[in-house]
Amino acid sequence: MMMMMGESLAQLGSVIGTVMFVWAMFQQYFPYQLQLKIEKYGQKLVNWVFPYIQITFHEYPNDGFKRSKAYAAIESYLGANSTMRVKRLKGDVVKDSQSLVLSMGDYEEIIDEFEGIKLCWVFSKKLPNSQTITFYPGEDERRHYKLSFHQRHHDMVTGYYLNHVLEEGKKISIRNRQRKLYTNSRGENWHGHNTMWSHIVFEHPATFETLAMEPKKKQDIINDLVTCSKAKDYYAKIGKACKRGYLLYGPPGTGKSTMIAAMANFMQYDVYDLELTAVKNNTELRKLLIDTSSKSIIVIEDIDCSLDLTGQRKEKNEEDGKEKGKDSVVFTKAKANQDENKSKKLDPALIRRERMDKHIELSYCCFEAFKVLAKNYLDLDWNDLFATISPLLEETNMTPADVAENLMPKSAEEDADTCLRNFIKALETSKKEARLKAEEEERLKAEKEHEEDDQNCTEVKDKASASAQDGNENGFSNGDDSETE
Ligand SMILES: Nc1ncnc2c1ncn2[C@@H]1O[C@H](COP(=O)(O)OP(=O)(O)OP(=O)(O)O)[C@@H](O)[C@H]1O
Ligand SMILES: [Mg+2]
Repeated sequence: MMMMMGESLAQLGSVIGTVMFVWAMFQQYFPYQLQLKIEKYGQKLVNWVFPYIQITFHEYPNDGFKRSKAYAAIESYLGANSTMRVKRLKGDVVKDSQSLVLSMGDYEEIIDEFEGIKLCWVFSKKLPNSQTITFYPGEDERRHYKLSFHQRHHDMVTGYYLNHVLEEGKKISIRNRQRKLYTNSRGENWHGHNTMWSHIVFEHPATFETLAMEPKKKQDIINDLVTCSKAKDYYAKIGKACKRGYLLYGPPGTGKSTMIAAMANFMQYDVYDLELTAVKNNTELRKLLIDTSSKSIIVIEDIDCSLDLTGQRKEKNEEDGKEKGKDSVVFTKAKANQDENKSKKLDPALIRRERMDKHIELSYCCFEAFKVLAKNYLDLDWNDLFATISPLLEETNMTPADVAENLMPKSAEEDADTCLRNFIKALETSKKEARLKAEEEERLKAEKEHEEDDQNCTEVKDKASASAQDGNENGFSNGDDSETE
């Protein structure tokens, strides 16, 4: 501020000096140019007295009913940037019922810095003059933000800074918004009409950091999601919705639902749990899909079961023997089926395996996945007992859900070592059970094979004696191979 004042004084001195010089030298010779100069320096003088430009952003511009998007973005931007620098804050919005979102207090001032320049924002409001009741929300309290900046930054502010504020503000609003978990399976609403989607607040704590799976596989998925979100502009240009289809498969308790929640939290998307069995036909499915928000993950759980129930023939096309659990499909902003009304039943084409961009297998807990769970549940990065656990995990089929259950301390007295020792016992028991089961299966198989052999033997004998009898009765020879084969 001192610097600015010094600069301005020097400027004033030079302005006055110049005016006097001009006045003396050119008054008689160039009267017209003189007028121009006076005008120019007059303006300079005014600018020196108040060299600032002000821009006002009203919440309801033009007395309209629609809240200004720019105002909302500025509110989020300043809310996030003001908390460190402003003394009076308002904590009026509750995010996810857990945390407060803070914003600037009334008539509070905040100085923002952008690429070395200082910009001043003031929040203020005007109360209505009369006590009239109005339907317009803007009438209650006319709120606005006023931005002031030095005129020499005019181009920078209008060219870059305001765009920066709007874009950042939008991002912050998305981060702060309450995300929702929608479902179409709740039946009827209180009007007696079929509801489309009903929702609750989505509050799943899962993140990719706490998701236990092979690190490389996990990183692949994160990269794919990032690529998809970055390609947004490209898709907007070609007029298409950017979407991805994932087929998640694996035994129960391996983290399919947890992964969907981690994806939703990572992308800041809403989740739509689509219950296919509650959808009557393609038209209804199309309506449901159109009624989803643009930032959404649509989940179809157990697609194999769903298709069975809607009367479609199940295509069993198991890629490998491991696939036995439920399947889930996730796709962000799915495309509605175009061939509506053609069929009374759902078209499985929408969720065909080949439509999916990625097939992700979630499997039994490997050592890498265990390390994530040990960190989540016991806050351990390493423990000597890990060396015992690693080979045991390879020899057993324990799901991450079971591992998590075993790792969790059962009482306040149990420390990490005790929990790990209990887990080792559980792994050994599981290994023993698996061995006994395998032996039992082997025994049953052998018994069955034995029985079958016995049966075949008896059948051959029966046939042989029968044909011998036939041969005796009909005069055919015993050597007729085709009969006994
Ligand atoms: N990979 C994992 N990472 C972290 N936690 C997991 C993982 N898998 C399972 N869990 C834990 O086990 C619980 C059950 O897992 P989840 O519901 O994600 O399994 P699922 O594969 O969806 O099972 P289902 O096939 O029965 O729907 C979760 O709440 C979580 O605590
Ligand atoms: Mg699940």
